[in-house]
Amino acid sequence: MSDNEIKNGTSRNMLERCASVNEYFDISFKVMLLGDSAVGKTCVLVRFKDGAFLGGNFIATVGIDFRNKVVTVDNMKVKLQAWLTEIHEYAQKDVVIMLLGNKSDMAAERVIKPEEGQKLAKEYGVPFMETSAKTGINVELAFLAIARQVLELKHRAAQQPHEPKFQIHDYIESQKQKSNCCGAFM
Ligand SMILES: Nc1nc2c(ncn2[C@@H]2O[C@H](COP(=O)(O)OP(=O)(O)OP(=O)(O)O)[C@@H](O)[C@H]2O)c(=O)[nH]1
Repeated sequence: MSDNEIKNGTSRNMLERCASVNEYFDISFKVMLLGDSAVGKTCVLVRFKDGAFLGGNFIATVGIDFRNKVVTVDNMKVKLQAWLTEIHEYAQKDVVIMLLGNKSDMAAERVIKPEEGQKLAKEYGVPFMETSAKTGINVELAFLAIARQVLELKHRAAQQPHEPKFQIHDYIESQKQKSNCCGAFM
């Protein structure tokens, strides 16, 4: 790319879109993982980004951490910037919230039944999913469902009234893999 092209606003924008993750994206959103210490937020993030499990000694996150990943939703490249934070804030109306019960692989140590997770999620009117950073079950799906729902909110204003709306609950139910356990909410 020439200097002239770099000075051009569009090209600079393009450079910014490619620089941080070495992959082009059309739109970018922030995803925040909130939950008690040691529920597995870091591991879910690493599983989503790198497809690996961080086993071994637990080291609590100090401050904040984030990872970027570009996913494809309906031919759109969506950059998800997933933030891990201990700051609990009241979400605005246009924020998509999902309840995850992590460590679903730990069947023997289960303390919370799936129905209890569902009930809590229903109380808050949010979707619920059991995940495992260890096995990877439902981790990618959780982030994809969030990306789809955020895109839906963004496009809703432009939608025709007769156009079917994306239903995050139906999407999750049709895609999710069942597991037998969970012990930690985020
Ligand atoms: N079996 C199992 N262990 C997990 C899973 N996810 C995380 N762990 C373990 O749980 C411990 C805590 O995981 P972290 O991801 O560091 O927890 P965190 O929520 O980020 O903790 P803070 O940094 O204190 O907020 C680590 O020892 C992980 O290896 C999981 O899905 N299954």
